[in-house]
Amino acid sequence: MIIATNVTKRFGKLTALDNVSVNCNKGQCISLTGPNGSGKTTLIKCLLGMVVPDSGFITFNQQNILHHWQYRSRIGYMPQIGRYPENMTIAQVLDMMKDIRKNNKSVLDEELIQTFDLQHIANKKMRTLSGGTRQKVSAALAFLFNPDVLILDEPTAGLDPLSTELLKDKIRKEKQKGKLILITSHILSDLDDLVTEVIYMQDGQLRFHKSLEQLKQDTGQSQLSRAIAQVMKTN
Ligand SMILES: Nc1ncnc2c1ncn2[C@@H]1O[C@H](COP(=O)(O)OP(=O)(O)OP(=O)(O)O)[C@@H](O)[C@H]1O
Repeated sequence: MIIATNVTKRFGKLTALDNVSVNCNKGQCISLTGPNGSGKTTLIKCLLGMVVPDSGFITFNQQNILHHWQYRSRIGYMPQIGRYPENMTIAQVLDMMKDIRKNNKSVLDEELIQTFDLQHIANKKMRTLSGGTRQKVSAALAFLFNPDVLILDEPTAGLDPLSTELLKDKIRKEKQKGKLILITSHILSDLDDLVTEVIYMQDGQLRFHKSLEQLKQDTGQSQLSRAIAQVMKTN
């Protein structure tokens, strides 16, 4: 579905992505993990077309994404920090996004708006929201247009335990529909019962892409967080 081939991205002298190749397919829920500064967000931004690689290429359903922006409407993106017009209310932000995407024929998925009860605070201005509520708006927007692919950057950061479980239930449901889900998170305990695959990055390089089961076998650990901690210790 999304294939990156030999992607390299430099920022000045720093090589943020060093010849990275990954293959992500329908129905997978992938944890993109690695130490701070290892290139995870840069890779996500390349997949979204927000950062253009210096070399290598990325395809979405066999089509090179360069200069073909249509594929973006098939991806729901939840950024690490959602930035919105601060004087707008939640309702206005949701309406604005629906208006921008009105040519998108997909049926709206407003489940998370209801699950997080955003209707009751729809008249609150974005600048007045708590960090967790802002996360809920970002999550609701990522799922709103019923995309085939969800890219979620630290989705549970700032969410209370109940909201975390509700978001995980929603992710699980969409995965079961055959969607591709890519999650970067340092809160790996949140992902244990969710992910099927793990991509591990270090120093801009892809160190491995394997199934969660394989990773557990290789490390002798039964939890994702412990398995990754072990990988980080030995690298
Ligand atoms: N626009 C930019 N200009 C210069 N350097 C950048 C830019 N974006 C990222 N970098 C650098 O590229 C490297 C990889 O950054 P990236 O944000 O992809 O890491 P990450 O794995 O997502 O980190 P974290 O876990 O802390 O979120 C870092 O050294 C970062 O400082």
